[in-house]
Amino acid sequence: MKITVLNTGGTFNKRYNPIKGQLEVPTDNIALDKIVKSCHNVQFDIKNIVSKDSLDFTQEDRETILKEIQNSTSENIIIIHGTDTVDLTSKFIEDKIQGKKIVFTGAMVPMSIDEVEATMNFSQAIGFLNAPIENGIYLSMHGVVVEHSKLVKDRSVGQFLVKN
Ligand SMILES: NC(=O)C[C@H](N)C(=O)O
Repeated sequence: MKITVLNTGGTFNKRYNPIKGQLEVPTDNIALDKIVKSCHNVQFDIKNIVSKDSLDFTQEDRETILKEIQNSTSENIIIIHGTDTVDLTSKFIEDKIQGKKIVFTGAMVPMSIDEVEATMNFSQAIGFLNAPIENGIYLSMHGVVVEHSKLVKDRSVGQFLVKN
């Protein structure tokens, strides 16, 4: 199976900068490369298109993501995105894309600090794309992959939960 991965930053990718004394979104794919190295039956095409905390996203950043999806020849796309505004980006592209399976994912804890959550969220997106699912826009977080608008970030528990 072939999967295009569009990396747009967020906590998933963050690393500690000891000089500045803070976590930053790097412009590389080190976090992702670490995960995909252990997936031998999937061919990944990874593109780093935006490197930001999603709270800093502009309309232009969302247009960049949309254009990448529209120009991609791949049917299967995973988008690494910050969790704070993944709902806004998925809603923005929702009516503009057809004929593709797109799974957004991210993490609450950086891969550089604890690999478990980021690896699980990303891996379940791969497993989901490998199943006979319908085209659409989905979100993969915390043990669940569903249609994107059905999974919401509950800030009181620091986790994504399925909407009732
Ligand atoms: N967990 C995260 O990704 C939160 C981060 N502020 C972001 O939206 O990029």
